[in-house]
Amino acid sequence: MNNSPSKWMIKNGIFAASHGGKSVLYGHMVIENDVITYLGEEEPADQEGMTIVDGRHQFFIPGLVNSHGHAAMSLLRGYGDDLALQVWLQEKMWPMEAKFTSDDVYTGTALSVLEMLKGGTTTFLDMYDRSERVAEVVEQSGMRAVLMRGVIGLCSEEEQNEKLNQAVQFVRDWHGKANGRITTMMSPHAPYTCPPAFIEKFVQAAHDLDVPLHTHMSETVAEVEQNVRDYGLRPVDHLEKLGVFTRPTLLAHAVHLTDEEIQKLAAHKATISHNPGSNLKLASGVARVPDLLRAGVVVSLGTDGPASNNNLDMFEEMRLAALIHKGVSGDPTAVPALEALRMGTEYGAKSVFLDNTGVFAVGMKADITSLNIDQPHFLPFTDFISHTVYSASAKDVLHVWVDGKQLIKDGVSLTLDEEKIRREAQLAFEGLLTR
Ligand SMILES: CSC[C@H]1O[C@@H](n2cnc3c(O)ncnc32)[C@H](O)[C@@H]1O
Ligand SMILES: [Zn+2]
Repeated sequence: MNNSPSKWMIKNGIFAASHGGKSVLYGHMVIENDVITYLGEEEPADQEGMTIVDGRHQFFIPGLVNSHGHAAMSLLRGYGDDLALQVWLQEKMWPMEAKFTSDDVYTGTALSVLEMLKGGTTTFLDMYDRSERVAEVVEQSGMRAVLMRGVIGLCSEEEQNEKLNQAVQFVRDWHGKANGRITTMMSPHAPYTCPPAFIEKFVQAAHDLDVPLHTHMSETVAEVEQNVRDYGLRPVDHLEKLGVFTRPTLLAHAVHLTDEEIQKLAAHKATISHNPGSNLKLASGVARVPDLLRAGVVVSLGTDGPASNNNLDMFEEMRLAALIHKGVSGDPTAVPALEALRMGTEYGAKSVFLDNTGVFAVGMKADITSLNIDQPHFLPFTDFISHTVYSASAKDVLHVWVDGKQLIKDGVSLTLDEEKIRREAQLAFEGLLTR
């Protein structure tokens, strides 16, 4: 990554930003080094050394935040479709993941980071094994990320402790690295893969390291029923009993919740990564997003891994979030377009406990995605928030900046070698088949 100081002015753009009661602003943005220093209608004077971007024909949104995923699983895209979660995990994913080398994790993650950046995502959360290789890709690409060594505890106590130590060491080694673009969490994979005493160790470690917790929870009916059978409690009460909510906690999925559980999550200020595409594909169900939002829970959007989605297009997740909750509730206002965009940006940042990205405002990190609106599906120029959620896709992304550095220019990556990544990903998959 080139870390030289920089100044940018985006002139004559249309920006997604609350302004005088409107949700868009026609104007100009100045970026100095890693932060936004001006956003307004009045055009500032050019300054020496400033790079000027002609913002006409573009709609600028805060960079998208993908709040839950497993990037390296891009190597398993299309391998094991049309299966329910437990069959998919146990019969398809876990046997293949057991063969992953550290280089496979690097290659699969690079493929996903490339896809995410080209699709306008500027921050992603990743739960995976060998997370130091994930961090390497993040450092090289310039992307922002919330990383963790995800741990499955279905093994001996000795192995559990070894994995826990790796997770702790990862936080110690990487929290705040890459110019602050990397933050970390502690992550037991799920209540059905981590015994209670093991989860308690994660809670203690998260306290000691002062980082949040992240886990899968209540993704399927079967797993909730199993939790009740094994521990006599539904997952929210179970995790509460283990002390999980004494830390800031992000829960992936949270599809099957009772009214009481929703109130409890709101009281604990737990946040939720809603993964509509993955939940639909694995037939897991539809999360109670309108009820969660009404209760004051921060709900963001995630793709989950590329093998259960099967892409990393956050525009698709925003659109799905806006559409499916209308469909199941019969209420066309269940998740309006602006709320879906906020779930993909502002709430995304909040849900992963970042307070410096997700909205356009002076002092915030310059994480910016521009859309080429000179295309048929953006006309007429009625409502750009609506067009972003209901009409746009990753293919419309023109430029992307993260931390004030341009990473995508005219749809092309400036930091990653796309051809090499594509070639190596195919070879890595073929290698997995022969091992
Ligand atoms: C311990 S690394 C992460 C682990 O999570 C698995 N995974 C991928 N998608 C899901 C999902 O939707 N629910 C639960 N677990 C999932 C992945 O295969 C990795 O082993
Ligand atoms: Zn997941």
